[in-house]
Amino acid sequence: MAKTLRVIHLVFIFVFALTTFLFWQQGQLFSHGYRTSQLSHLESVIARIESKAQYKVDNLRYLKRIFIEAMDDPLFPGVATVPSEITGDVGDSPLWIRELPLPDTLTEDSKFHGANALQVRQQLYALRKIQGLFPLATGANELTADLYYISRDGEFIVSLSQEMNSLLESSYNPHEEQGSFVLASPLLNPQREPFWTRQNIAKTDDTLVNAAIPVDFRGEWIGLLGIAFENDAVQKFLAESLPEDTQSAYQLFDEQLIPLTNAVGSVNKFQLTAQHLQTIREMLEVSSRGTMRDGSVFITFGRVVGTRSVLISTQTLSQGLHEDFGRFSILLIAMWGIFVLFLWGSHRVICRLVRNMGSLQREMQRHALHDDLTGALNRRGFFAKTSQISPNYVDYTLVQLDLDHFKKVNDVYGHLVGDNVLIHATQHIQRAIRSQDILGRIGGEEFCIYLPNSDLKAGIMVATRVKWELESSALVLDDGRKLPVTASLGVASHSEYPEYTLDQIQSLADMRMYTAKERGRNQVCWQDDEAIGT
Ligand SMILES: Nc1nc2c(ncn2[C@@H]2O[C@H](COP(=O)(O)OP(=O)(O)OP(=O)(O)O)[C@@H](O)[C@H]2O)c(=O)[nH]1
Repeated sequence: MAKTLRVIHLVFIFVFALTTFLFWQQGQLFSHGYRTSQLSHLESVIARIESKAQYKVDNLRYLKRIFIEAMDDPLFPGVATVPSEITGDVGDSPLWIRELPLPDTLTEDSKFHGANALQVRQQLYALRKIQGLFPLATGANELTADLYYISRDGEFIVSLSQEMNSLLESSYNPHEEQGSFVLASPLLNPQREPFWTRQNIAKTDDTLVNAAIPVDFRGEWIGLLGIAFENDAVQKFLAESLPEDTQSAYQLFDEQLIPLTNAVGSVNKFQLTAQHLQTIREMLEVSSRGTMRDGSVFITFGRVVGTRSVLISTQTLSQGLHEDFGRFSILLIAMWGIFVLFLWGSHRVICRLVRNMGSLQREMQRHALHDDLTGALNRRGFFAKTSQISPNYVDYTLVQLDLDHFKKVNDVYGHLVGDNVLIHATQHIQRAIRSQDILGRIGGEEFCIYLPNSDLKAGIMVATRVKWELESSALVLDDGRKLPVTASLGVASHSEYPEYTLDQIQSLADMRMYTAKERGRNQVCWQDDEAIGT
């Protein structure tokens, strides 16, 4: 049965392993699909940001061209006018001009006087001419921005809003390493291409995200045309760029992974740590897109090319479960769970059935080979056992034993006492023989003892010990009376007649047992013509 159970265990383990592998494989496909879908969501948002950003940059290029053409205008009066006169309202869109803190190289005197003054006025004149186009860039579209112009020497700044002027002035630093001025220099920007920067606004945590293009006039770098996006505007635009039913939180960072916006979309409680950002930074060095997982939170990230920023989305498990892949995964796990439960249940039922069958079989076997009353082997059990331990039936001795006057016990004390005498006798015979000897109740009150590897002499010793054991331990009845139990024993050995079969040896022992009866009972007989009582 142990073997059957082992086979059943193995079959179930195999089925469990196989199905778990299949479910796992399906899960891997889902996981891959989920990863791809997260990346494609992120990419669609990135594409939207990039297209808007590109549109703004194209506007910048266009304005730069118009501005240079305006600078070239032959109608430029070339007359020095006081800057304050220009600051007055022009049509519906006043141009706000603000003086910037001068770079070290520029003196107050040179600003609006001397050789420099003419060019300053020329720039201001050209700006006034093209100011009607400024709203083109500030744009009444999703990505609100402010167009500005800063003269190269840092004399003035021009934009359509006083607030923007203040912000730009606060973030203006001609020496900042990643600042607009350094990045616009012909040395660092020989192609004179638009570029993106992020400038800190003094005394605040805010930054200005800038797209700027250097302006060269007649081979000389004269200024910087730029569009500035306030954090709020970028954040609003990011929020509007997300799919309507997004289940992820999105946040825009600069190249150093410093946040440009707060998280928008389906905001969750998960916080990106310095460790996460470091890992993302390393992964971005290898690829422009990527995914990673922290426990049950899935993180997707990608570079927003052109704006020098990085978009990161995070999705918690509970958010993921609201998406198709999450629902499928739950279904898959639930199916696997149900299957495992079913498998476990059927394994238990089958094992229990097999065990029950085994114990039933053992019970039946026990019944078939044992005597119910005394628990000793019955005739069939006795011969089965003897043939099992001595298949060739050599070197053995048999003791045939019959209780004395047993009929009288039944008649006088009743069958119940008679049964008790049988049980009592069995226990005492068992006590007197060796563990390798086999006892069988082969008839009503008749027993046979098989002594393997024993000659006649050993048989006589065992039989005598049995006789003594019985006669020295009477059965105590319920009323306290003692009922003596004795037996007559006949001993026959294979060593006497090696050519005899077991049946023949048993008949011989039986005959000697009857001889013992005839000679007065309660004695052992091992010879055919005489008995020796001990
Ligand atoms: N109580 C009880 N009696 C049994 C059982 N099996 C056989 N007997 C009785 O045992 C008795 C055997 O009697 P006999 O064969 O005449 O032998 P005896 O009375 O022991 O006489 P001797 O063998 O000559 O000493 C019969 O009366 C059977 O009914 C049993 O399982 N329980």
